[in-house]
Amino acid sequence: MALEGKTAVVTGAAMGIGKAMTEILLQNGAKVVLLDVNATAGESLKEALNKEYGQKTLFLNCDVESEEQLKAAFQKAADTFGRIDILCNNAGILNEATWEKTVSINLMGVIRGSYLALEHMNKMSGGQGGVIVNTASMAGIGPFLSCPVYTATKSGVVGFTRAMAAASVASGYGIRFNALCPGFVQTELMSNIVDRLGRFSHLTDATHKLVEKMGVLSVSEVAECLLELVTDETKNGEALVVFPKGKKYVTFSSLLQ
Ligand SMILES: NC(=O)c1ccc[n+]([C@@H]2O[C@H](COP(=O)([O-])OP(=O)(O)OC[C@H]3O[C@@H](n4cnc5c(N)ncnc54)[C@H](O)[C@@H]3O)[C@@H](O)[C@H]2O)c1
Ligand SMILES: CCCCC[C@H](O)CC\C=C/C=C/C=C/[C@@H](O)[C@@H](O)CCCC(=O)O
Repeated sequence: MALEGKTAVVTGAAMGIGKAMTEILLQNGAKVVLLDVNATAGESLKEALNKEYGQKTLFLNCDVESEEQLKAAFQKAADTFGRIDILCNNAGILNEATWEKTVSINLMGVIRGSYLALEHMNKMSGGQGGVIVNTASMAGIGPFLSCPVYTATKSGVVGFTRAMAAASVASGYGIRFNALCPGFVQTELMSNIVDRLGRFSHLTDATHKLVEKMGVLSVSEVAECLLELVTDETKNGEALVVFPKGKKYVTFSSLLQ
């Protein structure tokens, strides 16, 4: 998929991985609507990006926990730029103490965002198709010992993405669904981890050892993988793992063999 003339919506776009995703989409010709709960960071990023790329971005203060706010944001995106072609469901938190909120943002936010975006993108109801990339995590593929709820949300995101990819093909939606599964990435989410492990704070040292063993990615390495999942029309229902040693499409075994 060529990005020139396309419109993307990125959740959790004000900082970290979402910010890098926004930048790479703009660099490749897309217009980008940034959604985030951090209005200060979002507005100032929008100002900076519009100076660099022209009036190609819009920031909307939007919480992915709110159906109403998300619905209004997609409508505003479509009204402003005429179409929605790409959705990056990226907003996420890691907090084992406030675990219900972790489920609400990381898993329910992805489902909510996908279903609302379908109203604009689905070829069966007047949309032009496109691609939805959900930010999962390496924890969505293998267990992250100190973060069982985070692991559960990311496994859920991988499962939801793969099932939606199959549903989309069978239903003629014209939308590809892929999951991006990074290892550890240098962002705000990684800081103060000790305060965020809740009942597993005794596993802080083990967490740090795992980080040391696996290494840490930059946000731009992750954004390059997003670009691949967006532009490569052959990718649907994929989970792309990226870690400092390289990237790999996950092979899932079939129960029917
Ligand atoms: N940092 C890592 O090591 C890592 C690794 C793999 C996957 N991830 C995933 O990548 C995604 C982005 O994480 P990050 O590391 O860039 O984190 P980050 O904390 O740097 O950025 C997250 C952004 O999401 C926004 N956000 C949080 N809650 C929101 C909500 N309810 N609605 C809208 N926006 C909200 C924040 O304001 C922030 O701008 C998350 O889904 C995370 O789970 C992160
Ligand atoms: C502390 C920051 C938290 C960031 C959360 C991110 O989503 C990153 C999660 C990254 C990795 C999770 C890894 C889980 C790996 C397991 O499957 C583990 O068994 C891998 C062991 C690797 C090894 O021992 O060689």
